[in-house]
Amino acid sequence: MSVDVIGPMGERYDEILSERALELIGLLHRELNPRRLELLERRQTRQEEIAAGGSLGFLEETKAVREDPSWRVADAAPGLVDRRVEITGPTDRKMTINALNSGAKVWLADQEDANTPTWENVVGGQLNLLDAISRKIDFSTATKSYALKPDDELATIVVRPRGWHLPEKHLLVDGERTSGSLVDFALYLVACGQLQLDRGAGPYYYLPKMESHLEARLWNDAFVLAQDFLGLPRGTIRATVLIETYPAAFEMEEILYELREHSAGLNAGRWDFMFSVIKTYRTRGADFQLPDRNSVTMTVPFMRAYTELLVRTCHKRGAHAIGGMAAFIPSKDPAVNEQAFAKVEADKTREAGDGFDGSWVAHPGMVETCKAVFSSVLGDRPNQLDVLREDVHVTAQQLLDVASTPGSVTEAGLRNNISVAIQYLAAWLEGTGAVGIFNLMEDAATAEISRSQIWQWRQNNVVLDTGATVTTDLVTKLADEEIAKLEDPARFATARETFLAVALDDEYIDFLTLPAYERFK
Ligand SMILES: CC(=O)SCCNC(=O)CCNC(=O)[C@H](O)C(C)(C)COP(=O)(O)OP(=O)(O)OC[C@H]1O[C@@H](n2cnc3c(N)ncnc32)[C@H](O)[C@@H]1OP(=O)(O)O
Ligand SMILES: O=CC(=O)O
Ligand SMILES: [Mg+2]
Repeated sequence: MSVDVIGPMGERYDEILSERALELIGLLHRELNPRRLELLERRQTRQEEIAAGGSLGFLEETKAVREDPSWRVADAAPGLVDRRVEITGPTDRKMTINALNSGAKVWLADQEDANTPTWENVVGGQLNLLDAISRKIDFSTATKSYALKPDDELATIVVRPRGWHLPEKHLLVDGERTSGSLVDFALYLVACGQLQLDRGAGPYYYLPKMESHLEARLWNDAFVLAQDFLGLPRGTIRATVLIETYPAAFEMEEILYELREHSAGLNAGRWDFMFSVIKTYRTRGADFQLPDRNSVTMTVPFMRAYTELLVRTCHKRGAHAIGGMAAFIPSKDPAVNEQAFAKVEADKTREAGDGFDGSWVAHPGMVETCKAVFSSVLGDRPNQLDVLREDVHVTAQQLLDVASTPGSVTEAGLRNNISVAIQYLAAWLEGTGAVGIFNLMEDAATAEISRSQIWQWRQNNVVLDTGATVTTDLVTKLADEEIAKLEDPARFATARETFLAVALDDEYIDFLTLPAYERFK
Protein backbone atom coordinates (compact mmCIF):
# COMPACT_ATOMS: atom_id res chain seq x y z
CA MET A 1 0.00 0.00 0.00
CA SER A 2 1.72 3.19 -1.09
CA VAL A 3 1.48 6.65 -2.58
CA ASP A 4 4.16 7.01 -5.25
CA VAL A 5 5.32 10.03 -7.17
CA ILE A 6 6.62 8.64 -10.45
CA GLY A 7 6.95 11.97 -12.24
CA PRO A 8 10.33 13.71 -11.96
CA MET A 9 10.96 15.76 -8.81
CA GLY A 10 11.84 19.23 -10.11
CA GLU A 11 13.26 22.07 -8.07
CA ARG A 12 11.09 22.84 -5.01
CA TYR A 13 8.51 20.17 -5.97
CA ASP A 14 8.76 18.85 -2.41
CA GLU A 15 7.00 22.03 -1.22
CA ILE A 16 3.91 20.92 -3.14
CA LEU A 17 4.31 17.14 -3.06
CA SER A 18 4.67 17.21 0.73
CA GLU A 19 4.13 14.21 2.96
CA ARG A 20 0.83 15.64 4.15
CA ALA A 21 -0.41 16.30 0.61
CA LEU A 22 0.46 12.76 -0.47
CA GLU A 23 -1.24 11.37 2.63
CA LEU A 24 -4.40 13.29 1.76
CA ILE A 25 -4.27 12.13 -1.86
CA GLY A 26 -3.95 8.54 -0.63
CA LEU A 27 -6.97 8.98 1.63
CA LEU A 28 -9.11 10.63 -1.05
CA HIS A 29 -8.15 8.04 -3.65
CA ARG A 30 -8.88 5.05 -1.47
CA GLU A 31 -12.18 6.47 -0.21
CA LEU A 32 -13.52 8.05 -3.40
CA ASN A 33 -11.86 6.76 -6.55
CA PRO A 34 -14.04 3.63 -6.90
CA ARG A 35 -17.12 5.90 -6.85
CA ARG A 36 -15.52 8.26 -9.36
CA LEU A 37 -15.04 5.34 -11.74
CA GLU A 38 -18.63 4.16 -11.20
CA LEU A 39 -19.93 7.65 -11.93
CA LEU A 40 -17.89 7.77 -15.14
CA GLU A 41 -19.51 4.42 -16.08
CA ARG A 42 -22.92 5.95 -15.35
CA ARG A 43 -22.17 8.63 -17.91
CA GLN A 44 -21.72 5.87 -20.49
CA THR A 45 -24.98 4.19 -19.51
CA ARG A 46 -26.90 7.44 -19.86
CA GLN A 47 -25.22 8.08 -23.20
CA GLU A 48 -26.33 4.66 -24.44
CA GLU A 49 -29.91 5.34 -23.30
CA ILE A 50 -29.94 8.60 -25.23
CA ALA A 51 -28.43 6.98 -28.32
CA ALA A 52 -31.27 4.43 -28.12
CA GLY A 53 -33.92 7.19 -28.20
CA GLY A 54 -34.04 8.27 -24.55
CA SER A 55 -34.05 11.86 -23.43
CA LEU A 56 -32.69 14.17 -20.77
CA GLY A 57 -35.23 15.65 -18.38
CA PHE A 58 -35.70 16.95 -14.85
CA LEU A 59 -35.37 14.06 -12.40
CA GLU A 60 -38.43 12.56 -10.78
CA GLU A 61 -36.44 11.16 -7.85
CA THR A 62 -35.15 14.59 -6.76
CA LYS A 63 -38.40 16.51 -7.09
CA ALA A 64 -38.57 16.95 -3.31
CA VAL A 65 -35.26 18.86 -3.32
CA ARG A 66 -36.54 21.21 -6.03
CA GLU A 67 -39.87 21.73 -4.30
CA ASP A 68 -38.50 22.22 -0.78
CA PRO A 69 -38.42 26.00 -0.22
CA SER A 70 -36.54 25.75 3.08
CA TRP A 71 -32.92 25.37 2.00
CA ARG A 72 -30.38 27.94 0.82
CA VAL A 73 -26.66 27.77 0.17
CA ALA A 74 -24.13 29.23 2.61
CA ASP A 75 -23.67 33.00 2.64
CA ALA A 76 -20.86 34.16 0.37
CA ALA A 77 -17.38 33.75 1.86
CA PRO A 78 -14.87 36.64 2.16
CA GLY A 79 -13.59 37.70 -1.24
CA LEU A 80 -16.56 36.12 -3.01
CA VAL A 81 -19.31 38.62 -2.24
CA ASP A 82 -18.59 40.92 -5.17
CA ARG A 83 -17.72 38.95 -8.31
CA ARG A 84 -18.69 41.43 -11.01
CA VAL A 85 -15.66 40.59 -13.13
CA GLU A 86 -13.63 37.39 -13.11
CA ILE A 87 -10.56 36.75 -15.26
CA THR A 88 -9.57 33.20 -16.20
CA GLY A 89 -6.27 31.82 -17.31
CA PRO A 90 -3.44 29.36 -16.84
CA THR A 91 -1.14 29.35 -13.82
CA ASP A 92 2.19 30.07 -15.47
CA ARG A 93 4.27 32.59 -13.58
CA LYS A 94 3.75 35.65 -15.77
CA MET A 95 0.03 35.11 -16.22
CA THR A 96 -0.41 34.48 -12.51
CA ILE A 97 0.95 37.95 -11.77
CA ASN A 98 -0.92 39.58 -14.66
CA ALA A 99 -4.22 37.98 -13.67
CA LEU A 100 -3.94 38.92 -10.01
CA ASN A 101 -3.05 42.49 -10.96
CA SER A 102 -5.72 42.77 -13.68
CA GLY A 103 -8.33 44.65 -11.63
CA ALA A 104 -10.70 41.66 -11.75
CA LYS A 105 -12.43 40.70 -8.50
CA VAL A 106 -11.67 37.00 -8.98
CA TRP A 107 -9.02 35.06 -10.86
CA LEU A 108 -9.97 31.57 -11.98
CA ALA A 109 -6.57 29.88 -11.82
CA ASP A 110 -7.07 27.19 -14.40
CA GLN A 111 -5.93 23.61 -14.38
CA GLU A 112 -8.73 22.58 -16.76
CA ASP A 113 -9.76 24.11 -20.11
CA ALA A 114 -6.80 26.53 -20.32
CA ASN A 115 -4.14 24.14 -19.13
CA THR A 116 -2.21 21.21 -20.58
CA PRO A 117 -1.81 18.90 -17.58
CA THR A 118 1.85 18.07 -18.13
CA TRP A 119 3.54 17.14 -14.88
CA GLU A 120 5.49 20.41 -15.05
CA ASN A 121 2.30 22.45 -15.43
CA VAL A 122 0.51 20.52 -12.68
CA VAL A 123 3.21 20.98 -10.04
CA GLY A 124 4.72 24.20 -11.42
CA GLY A 125 1.29 25.84 -11.45
CA GLN A 126 0.80 24.95 -7.78
CA LEU A 127 4.21 26.44 -6.95
CA ASN A 128 3.23 29.67 -8.70
CA LEU A 129 0.03 29.78 -6.66
CA LEU A 130 1.98 29.16 -3.46
CA ASP A 131 4.46 31.91 -4.30
CA ALA A 132 1.68 34.32 -5.25
CA ILE A 133 -0.25 33.72 -2.03
CA SER A 134 2.97 33.99 0.00
CA ARG A 135 3.63 37.26 -1.89
CA LYS A 136 6.99 35.90 -3.01
CA ILE A 137 6.34 35.89 -6.72
CA ASP A 138 8.15 37.90 -9.33
CA PHE A 139 9.14 37.40 -12.95
CA SER A 140 11.20 39.23 -15.50
CA THR A 141 12.03 39.18 -19.17
CA ALA A 142 14.72 41.13 -20.98
CA THR A 143 12.37 44.11 -21.20
CA LYS A 144 9.86 43.86 -18.37
CA SER A 145 9.69 43.06 -14.66
CA TYR A 146 6.56 41.76 -12.99
CA ALA A 147 5.51 42.12 -9.34
CA LEU A 148 2.22 41.97 -7.46
CA LYS A 149 0.23 45.10 -6.67
CA PRO A 150 -0.80 45.85 -3.05
CA ASP A 151 -3.03 43.23 -1.42
CA ASP A 152 -6.27 45.19 -1.63
CA GLU A 153 -5.92 45.46 -5.42
CA LEU A 154 -5.44 41.73 -6.07
CA ALA A 155 -8.09 39.34 -7.35
CA THR A 156 -9.41 36.55 -5.12
CA ILE A 157 -7.98 33.22 -6.26
CA VAL A 158 -10.39 30.45 -7.22
CA VAL A 159 -8.67 27.29 -8.49
CA ARG A 160 -10.26 25.11 -11.14
CA PRO A 161 -9.01 21.51 -10.81
CA ARG A 162 -9.29 19.05 -13.69
CA GLY A 163 -12.61 17.34 -14.43
CA TRP A 164 -13.54 13.91 -13.08
CA HIS A 165 -12.62 12.20 -16.37
CA LEU A 166 -8.92 13.12 -16.33
CA PRO A 167 -6.32 10.85 -14.73
CA GLU A 168 -3.00 11.83 -13.20
CA LYS A 169 -0.43 9.28 -14.24
CA HIS A 170 2.55 10.70 -12.38
CA LEU A 171 1.07 10.03 -8.98
CA LEU A 172 -0.02 6.50 -8.11
CA VAL A 173 -1.92 5.21 -5.10
CA ASP A 174 -1.47 1.48 -4.48
CA GLY A 175 -0.22 1.22 -8.06
CA GLU A 176 -3.30 2.92 -9.56
CA ARG A 177 -3.44 6.16 -11.52
CA THR A 178 -5.03 8.89 -9.46
CA SER A 179 -7.77 11.36 -10.35
CA GLY A 180 -6.55 14.68 -11.78
CA SER A 181 -9.42 16.38 -9.93
CA LEU A 182 -8.48 15.02 -6.52
CA VAL A 183 -4.77 15.64 -7.07
CA ASP A 184 -5.25 19.29 -8.09
CA PHE A 185 -7.73 19.82 -5.27
CA ALA A 186 -5.55 18.27 -2.56
CA LEU A 187 -2.25 19.81 -3.63
CA TYR A 188 -3.73 23.30 -3.51
CA LEU A 189 -5.61 22.73 -0.27
CA VAL A 190 -2.57 21.46 1.60
CA ALA A 191 -0.07 23.99 0.22
CA CYS A 192 -2.29 27.08 0.23
CA GLY A 193 -5.52 26.48 2.17
CA GLN A 194 -4.32 27.78 5.54
CA LEU A 195 -2.34 30.63 3.92
CA GLN A 196 -5.51 31.76 2.18
CA LEU A 197 -7.45 31.64 5.44
CA ASP A 198 -4.70 33.65 7.15
CA ARG A 199 -5.09 36.27 4.43
CA GLY A 200 -8.81 36.54 5.13
CA ALA A 201 -9.93 34.51 2.09
CA GLY A 202 -10.07 30.72 1.84
CA PRO A 203 -9.53 27.65 -0.30
CA TYR A 204 -11.92 28.32 -3.16
CA TYR A 205 -12.58 26.17 -6.22
CA TYR A 206 -14.40 26.17 -9.54
CA LEU A 207 -15.65 22.66 -10.34
CA PRO A 208 -15.78 21.76 -14.04
CA LYS A 209 -17.57 19.39 -16.40
CA MET A 210 -19.84 17.59 -13.95
CA GLU A 211 -22.69 15.59 -15.40
CA SER A 212 -24.92 14.95 -12.38
CA HIS A 213 -25.73 15.85 -8.80
CA LEU A 214 -24.14 12.55 -7.75
CA GLU A 215 -20.85 13.86 -9.09
CA ALA A 216 -21.40 16.99 -6.99
CA ARG A 217 -22.00 14.74 -3.99
CA LEU A 218 -18.64 13.13 -4.65
CA TRP A 219 -16.97 16.55 -4.54
CA ASN A 220 -18.81 17.38 -1.35
CA ASP A 221 -17.58 14.14 0.21
CA ALA A 222 -14.03 15.03 -0.87
CA PHE A 223 -14.39 18.41 0.84
CA VAL A 224 -15.69 16.88 4.07
CA LEU A 225 -12.94 14.24 4.16
CA ALA A 226 -10.22 16.78 3.44
CA GLN A 227 -11.49 19.33 5.95
CA ASP A 228 -11.68 16.65 8.67
CA PHE A 229 -8.18 15.43 7.76
CA LEU A 230 -6.74 18.96 8.03
CA GLY A 231 -8.80 19.99 11.06
CA LEU A 232 -10.65 22.70 9.13
CA PRO A 233 -14.25 23.52 10.05
CA ARG A 234 -16.91 22.24 7.64
CA GLY A 235 -17.85 24.87 5.09
CA THR A 236 -14.32 26.32 4.94
CA ILE A 237 -13.91 25.18 1.34
CA ARG A 238 -16.14 26.95 -1.19
CA ALA A 239 -16.95 25.82 -4.69
CA THR A 240 -18.64 27.36 -7.70
CA VAL A 241 -19.91 24.71 -10.08
CA LEU A 242 -19.76 25.17 -13.81
CA ILE A 243 -23.02 24.11 -15.36
CA GLU A 244 -21.42 23.17 -18.63
CA THR A 245 -22.80 19.80 -19.60
CA TYR A 246 -26.21 19.07 -21.06
CA PRO A 247 -27.17 16.59 -18.31
CA ALA A 248 -26.13 19.01 -15.53
CA ALA A 249 -28.45 21.69 -16.92
CA PHE A 250 -31.31 19.48 -15.75
CA GLU A 251 -29.83 19.09 -12.26
CA MET A 252 -28.75 22.63 -11.34
CA GLU A 253 -30.81 22.83 -8.19
CA GLU A 254 -29.76 19.37 -7.01
CA ILE A 255 -26.09 20.28 -7.57
CA LEU A 256 -26.47 23.38 -5.41
CA TYR A 257 -28.22 21.25 -2.79
CA GLU A 258 -25.48 18.61 -2.66
CA LEU A 259 -22.81 21.25 -2.10
CA ARG A 260 -24.92 23.71 -0.15
CA GLU A 261 -22.65 24.26 2.87
CA HIS A 262 -19.68 24.58 0.48
CA SER A 263 -21.45 26.23 -2.42
CA ALA A 264 -20.40 29.54 -3.90
CA GLY A 265 -22.86 29.42 -6.78
CA LEU A 266 -23.01 28.32 -10.40
CA ASN A 267 -21.40 29.49 -13.62
CA ALA A 268 -22.78 29.20 -17.13
CA GLY A 269 -19.87 27.51 -18.92
CA ARG A 270 -21.21 28.08 -22.39
CA TRP A 271 -18.43 26.46 -24.47
CA ASP A 272 -18.36 23.10 -22.78
CA PHE A 273 -22.14 23.26 -22.66
CA MET A 274 -22.28 23.57 -26.43
CA PHE A 275 -19.75 20.75 -26.73
CA SER A 276 -21.87 18.59 -24.46
CA VAL A 277 -25.04 19.27 -26.45
CA ILE A 278 -23.31 18.03 -29.59
CA LYS A 279 -21.72 15.09 -27.81
CA THR A 280 -24.82 13.92 -25.92
CA TYR A 281 -27.13 13.83 -28.95
CA ARG A 282 -24.47 13.23 -31.57
CA THR A 283 -26.15 10.22 -33.15
CA ARG A 284 -29.72 11.55 -33.05
CA GLY A 285 -29.78 13.18 -36.47
CA ALA A 286 -30.71 16.64 -37.71
CA ASP A 287 -32.87 17.65 -34.71
CA PHE A 288 -29.76 17.81 -32.56
CA GLN A 289 -27.31 19.13 -35.10
CA LEU A 290 -25.91 22.61 -34.68
CA PRO A 291 -24.89 24.89 -37.56
CA ASP A 292 -21.42 26.45 -37.89
CA ARG A 293 -19.92 27.02 -34.45
CA ASN A 294 -19.61 30.78 -34.84
CA SER A 295 -23.32 31.15 -35.60
CA VAL A 296 -24.48 29.54 -32.33
CA THR A 297 -24.85 32.63 -30.16
CA MET A 298 -26.06 33.03 -26.59
CA THR A 299 -29.41 34.31 -27.82
CA VAL A 300 -30.50 31.15 -29.67
CA PRO A 301 -33.46 29.56 -27.85
CA PHE A 302 -31.79 26.62 -26.07
CA MET A 303 -28.87 28.77 -24.88
CA ARG A 304 -31.24 31.41 -23.63
CA ALA A 305 -33.27 28.81 -21.74
CA TYR A 306 -30.09 27.48 -20.12
CA THR A 307 -28.81 30.85 -18.87
CA GLU A 308 -32.21 32.06 -17.73
CA LEU A 309 -32.73 28.87 -15.73
CA LEU A 310 -29.27 29.22 -14.18
CA VAL A 311 -29.93 32.72 -12.84
CA ARG A 312 -33.37 31.75 -11.57
CA THR A 313 -32.06 28.61 -9.84
CA CYS A 314 -29.15 30.38 -8.17
CA HIS A 315 -31.04 33.36 -6.88
CA LYS A 316 -33.88 31.21 -5.57
CA ARG A 317 -31.27 29.58 -3.30
CA GLY A 318 -29.15 32.62 -2.42
CA ALA A 319 -26.28 31.55 -4.70
CA HIS A 320 -24.24 33.68 -7.09
CA ALA A 321 -24.90 33.23 -10.80
CA ILE A 322 -21.77 33.91 -12.84
CA GLY A 323 -21.82 34.47 -16.58
CA GLY A 324 -19.59 32.87 -19.17
CA MET A 325 -16.77 33.62 -21.52
CA ALA A 326 -17.13 35.82 -24.55
CA ALA A 327 -14.17 34.47 -26.51
CA PHE A 328 -13.18 37.77 -28.13
CA ILE A 329 -9.74 39.04 -27.23
CA PRO A 330 -8.03 42.35 -28.05
CA SER A 331 -6.45 42.54 -31.48
CA LYS A 332 -3.74 44.70 -33.00
CA ASP A 333 -6.02 45.28 -36.01
CA PRO A 334 -8.10 48.36 -34.96
CA ALA A 335 -11.27 47.26 -36.81
CA VAL A 336 -11.16 43.75 -35.34
CA ASN A 337 -10.36 45.22 -31.94
CA GLU A 338 -13.33 47.56 -32.02
CA GLN A 339 -15.62 44.65 -32.93
CA ALA A 340 -14.17 42.48 -30.16
CA PHE A 341 -14.86 45.10 -27.49
CA ALA A 342 -18.34 45.79 -28.85
CA LYS A 343 -19.15 42.07 -28.74
CA VAL A 344 -17.85 41.62 -25.20
CA GLU A 345 -19.79 44.66 -24.07
CA ALA A 346 -23.00 43.37 -25.66
CA ASP A 347 -22.51 39.93 -24.11
CA LYS A 348 -21.93 41.32 -20.62
CA THR A 349 -24.83 43.75 -20.99
CA ARG A 350 -27.20 40.88 -21.74
CA GLU A 351 -25.87 38.88 -18.76
CA ALA A 352 -26.07 41.80 -16.32
CA GLY A 353 -29.60 42.57 -17.50
CA ASP A 354 -30.59 38.93 -17.03
CA GLY A 355 -29.54 39.01 -13.38
CA PHE A 356 -26.08 37.46 -13.41
CA ASP A 357 -23.90 38.70 -10.54
CA GLY A 358 -20.75 38.96 -12.61
CA SER A 359 -19.02 37.38 -15.55
CA TRP A 360 -15.82 36.11 -17.15
CA VAL A 361 -13.21 37.67 -19.37
CA ALA A 362 -10.26 35.93 -21.01
CA HIS A 363 -7.85 38.84 -21.13
CA PRO A 364 -6.80 41.70 -18.81
CA GLY A 365 -7.70 44.15 -21.57
CA MET A 366 -11.37 43.17 -21.19
CA VAL A 367 -11.62 43.58 -17.41
CA GLU A 368 -12.70 47.21 -17.41
CA THR A 369 -15.36 46.61 -20.08
CA CYS A 370 -17.01 43.86 -18.05
CA LYS A 371 -16.63 45.76 -14.79
CA ALA A 372 -18.22 48.92 -16.20
CA VAL A 373 -21.22 47.04 -17.56
CA PHE A 374 -21.91 45.21 -14.30
CA SER A 375 -21.24 48.28 -12.17
CA SER A 376 -23.83 50.25 -14.10
CA VAL A 377 -26.45 47.59 -13.31
CA LEU A 378 -25.35 46.82 -9.74
CA GLY A 379 -25.10 50.41 -8.58
CA ASP A 380 -23.89 50.27 -4.99
CA ARG A 381 -24.90 46.61 -4.53
CA PRO A 382 -22.06 44.02 -4.57
CA ASN A 383 -24.25 41.53 -6.45
CA GLN A 384 -27.89 41.16 -7.50
CA LEU A 385 -28.94 38.14 -5.48
CA ASP A 386 -32.10 40.14 -4.75
CA VAL A 387 -33.19 39.82 -8.41
CA LEU A 388 -35.12 36.59 -8.06
CA ARG A 389 -36.27 36.20 -11.67
CA GLU A 390 -39.54 34.61 -10.61
CA ASP A 391 -40.75 35.36 -14.12
CA VAL A 392 -38.53 32.56 -15.48
CA HIS A 393 -40.20 29.18 -16.09
CA VAL A 394 -37.96 27.00 -18.24
CA THR A 395 -39.23 23.65 -19.47
CA ALA A 396 -37.23 20.58 -20.46
CA GLN A 397 -38.53 21.03 -23.97
CA GLN A 398 -37.02 24.53 -24.15
CA LEU A 399 -33.65 23.25 -22.97
CA LEU A 400 -33.82 20.52 -25.60
CA ASP A 401 -34.87 22.79 -28.45
CA VAL A 402 -31.71 22.59 -30.52
CA ALA A 403 -33.67 22.20 -33.77
CA SER A 404 -34.76 25.84 -33.92
CA THR A 405 -31.18 27.17 -33.87
CA PRO A 406 -30.81 29.24 -37.05
CA GLY A 407 -27.82 28.90 -39.38
CA SER A 408 -26.26 26.46 -41.79
CA VAL A 409 -23.22 24.25 -42.17
CA THR A 410 -20.74 25.75 -44.59
CA GLU A 411 -17.37 24.83 -46.03
CA ALA A 412 -15.94 27.92 -44.33
CA GLY A 413 -17.30 26.65 -41.01
CA LEU A 414 -15.86 23.19 -41.60
CA ARG A 415 -12.46 24.61 -42.55
CA ASN A 416 -12.53 26.86 -39.49
CA ASN A 417 -13.28 23.89 -37.22
CA ILE A 418 -10.48 21.84 -38.77
CA SER A 419 -7.89 24.58 -38.56
CA VAL A 420 -8.79 25.62 -35.02
CA ALA A 421 -8.76 22.04 -33.73
CA ILE A 422 -5.38 21.28 -35.31
CA GLN A 423 -3.75 24.55 -34.24
CA TYR A 424 -5.11 24.16 -30.72
CA LEU A 425 -3.97 20.55 -30.41
CA ALA A 426 -0.47 21.52 -31.55
CA ALA A 427 -0.29 24.17 -28.83
CA TRP A 428 -1.77 21.81 -26.22
CA LEU A 429 0.77 19.10 -27.06
CA GLU A 430 3.52 21.69 -26.66
CA GLY A 431 2.22 22.46 -23.15
CA THR A 432 0.06 25.55 -23.76
CA GLY A 433 -3.64 25.03 -23.04
CA ALA A 434 -5.07 28.37 -24.25
CA VAL A 435 -4.20 30.28 -27.42
CA GLY A 436 -5.52 33.07 -29.58
CA ILE A 437 -6.54 31.72 -33.01
CA PHE A 438 -8.30 33.83 -35.66
CA ASN A 439 -8.83 36.57 -33.04
CA LEU A 440 -10.63 34.30 -30.57
CA MET A 441 -9.56 32.67 -27.35
CA GLU A 442 -9.38 28.92 -27.90
CA ASP A 443 -9.10 26.32 -25.17
CA ALA A 444 -10.00 22.69 -24.55
CA ALA A 445 -13.74 23.44 -24.51
CA THR A 446 -13.85 25.40 -27.76
CA ALA A 447 -11.59 22.87 -29.51
CA GLU A 448 -13.95 20.08 -28.40
CA ILE A 449 -16.81 21.86 -30.15
CA SER A 450 -14.80 22.05 -33.36
CA ARG A 451 -13.84 18.40 -33.50
CA SER A 452 -17.23 17.13 -32.26
CA GLN A 453 -19.11 19.10 -34.89
CA ILE A 454 -16.96 17.50 -37.57
CA TRP A 455 -17.61 14.04 -36.08
CA GLN A 456 -21.36 14.68 -36.04
CA TRP A 457 -21.51 16.25 -39.51
CA ARG A 458 -19.68 13.25 -40.99
CA GLN A 459 -21.96 10.79 -39.16
CA ASN A 460 -25.01 12.70 -40.44
CA ASN A 461 -23.64 12.92 -44.02
CA VAL A 462 -24.19 16.65 -43.91
CA VAL A 463 -24.20 18.48 -47.23
CA LEU A 464 -22.30 21.79 -47.13
CA ASP A 465 -23.31 25.06 -48.80
CA THR A 466 -20.97 24.06 -51.65
CA GLY A 467 -22.95 20.86 -52.32
CA ALA A 468 -20.14 18.62 -51.03
CA THR A 469 -20.90 15.96 -48.41
CA VAL A 470 -18.79 15.82 -45.23
CA THR A 471 -16.79 12.59 -45.55
CA THR A 472 -13.53 11.26 -44.17
CA ASP A 473 -11.82 12.02 -47.48
CA LEU A 474 -13.10 15.59 -47.57
CA VAL A 475 -12.07 16.33 -43.96
CA THR A 476 -8.61 14.82 -44.52
CA LYS A 477 -8.12 16.81 -47.74
CA LEU A 478 -9.25 20.07 -46.11
CA ALA A 479 -7.04 19.36 -43.08
CA ASP A 480 -4.01 19.13 -45.35
CA GLU A 481 -5.02 22.31 -47.17
CA GLU A 482 -5.51 24.20 -43.91
CA ILE A 483 -2.17 23.00 -42.50
CA ALA A 484 -0.44 24.12 -45.69
CA LYS A 485 -1.68 27.68 -45.01
CA LEU A 486 0.03 27.78 -41.59
CA GLU A 487 3.55 28.90 -40.83
CA ASP A 488 5.82 25.85 -40.34
CA PRO A 489 3.39 23.09 -41.45
CA ALA A 490 5.75 20.38 -40.15
CA ARG A 491 4.91 21.51 -36.60
CA PHE A 492 1.37 20.15 -37.00
CA ALA A 493 2.11 16.48 -37.86
CA THR A 494 1.23 15.01 -34.43
CA ALA A 495 -1.70 17.37 -33.99
CA ARG A 496 -3.03 16.31 -37.43
CA GLU A 497 -2.86 12.65 -36.46
CA THR A 498 -4.58 13.25 -33.11
CA PHE A 499 -7.19 15.47 -34.72
CA LEU A 500 -8.11 12.92 -37.41
CA ALA A 501 -8.60 10.27 -34.71
CA VAL A 502 -10.82 12.39 -32.47
CA ALA A 503 -12.83 13.86 -35.35
CA LEU A 504 -13.24 10.86 -37.59
CA ASP A 505 -12.90 7.55 -35.72
CA ASP A 506 -16.21 5.69 -35.86
CA GLU A 507 -16.02 5.27 -32.13
CA TYR A 508 -16.45 8.73 -30.61
CA ILE A 509 -13.69 9.52 -28.14
CA ASP A 510 -15.20 11.17 -25.04
CA PHE A 511 -12.59 13.90 -24.61
CA LEU A 512 -9.83 14.89 -27.02
CA THR A 513 -7.53 15.49 -24.08
CA LEU A 514 -7.62 11.78 -23.13
CA PRO A 515 -5.68 10.41 -26.15
CA ALA A 516 -3.60 13.59 -26.24
CA TYR A 517 -2.54 13.08 -22.60
CA GLU A 518 -1.34 9.58 -23.43
CA ARG A 519 1.24 11.13 -25.74
CA PHE A 520 3.10 12.45 -22.69
CA LYS A 521 5.54 10.31 -20.76
C1 LIG B 1 -14.15 27.91 -22.11
C2 LIG B 1 -13.41 28.35 -20.94
O1 LIG B 1 -13.17 27.60 -20.05
S1 LIG B 1 -12.83 29.91 -20.85
C3 LIG B 1 -11.64 29.83 -19.57
C4 LIG B 1 -10.43 29.11 -19.97
N1 LIG B 1 -9.67 29.85 -20.95
C5 LIG B 1 -8.82 30.81 -20.57
O2 LIG B 1 -8.68 31.01 -19.39
C6 LIG B 1 -8.07 31.60 -21.58
C7 LIG B 1 -7.47 32.81 -20.95
N2 LIG B 1 -6.80 33.65 -21.89
C8 LIG B 1 -5.56 33.41 -22.34
O3 LIG B 1 -4.97 32.39 -22.03
C9 LIG B 1 -4.93 34.44 -23.22
O4 LIG B 1 -5.67 35.63 -23.18
C10 LIG B 1 -4.79 34.05 -24.71
C11 LIG B 1 -3.90 32.83 -24.80
C12 LIG B 1 -6.12 33.76 -25.33
C13 LIG B 1 -4.13 35.21 -25.43
O5 LIG B 1 -2.94 35.52 -24.76
P1 LIG B 1 -1.78 36.35 -25.46
O6 LIG B 1 -1.57 35.82 -26.84
O7 LIG B 1 -0.62 36.38 -24.53
O8 LIG B 1 -2.45 37.78 -25.58
P2 LIG B 1 -1.76 39.18 -25.60
O9 LIG B 1 -0.46 39.14 -26.31
O10 LIG B 1 -2.76 40.15 -26.08
O11 LIG B 1 -1.49 39.46 -24.05
C14 LIG B 1 -1.11 40.73 -23.56
C15 LIG B 1 -0.69 40.56 -22.13
O12 LIG B 1 -1.81 40.12 -21.36
C16 LIG B 1 -1.46 38.93 -20.67
N3 LIG B 1 -2.64 38.08 -20.62
C17 LIG B 1 -3.45 37.75 -21.64
N4 LIG B 1 -4.45 36.97 -21.19
C18 LIG B 1 -4.25 36.82 -19.86
C19 LIG B 1 -4.96 36.12 -18.86
N5 LIG B 1 -6.07 35.46 -19.14
N6 LIG B 1 -4.48 36.14 -17.62
C20 LIG B 1 -3.34 36.85 -17.32
N7 LIG B 1 -2.63 37.53 -18.25
C21 LIG B 1 -3.09 37.52 -19.50
C22 LIG B 1 -0.37 38.30 -21.47
O13 LIG B 1 0.39 37.41 -20.66
C23 LIG B 1 0.40 39.52 -21.94
O14 LIG B 1 1.22 39.94 -20.87
P3 LIG B 1 2.53 40.86 -21.12
O15 LIG B 1 2.08 42.08 -21.87
O16 LIG B 1 2.98 41.17 -19.75
O17 LIG B 1 3.49 40.04 -21.90
O1 LIG C 1 -15.40 26.56 -18.78
C1 LIG C 1 -16.13 27.25 -19.42
C2 LIG C 1 -16.71 26.88 -20.66
O2 LIG C 1 -17.37 27.71 -21.28
O3 LIG C 1 -16.49 25.72 -21.03
MG1 LIG D 1 -15.38 24.50 -19.61
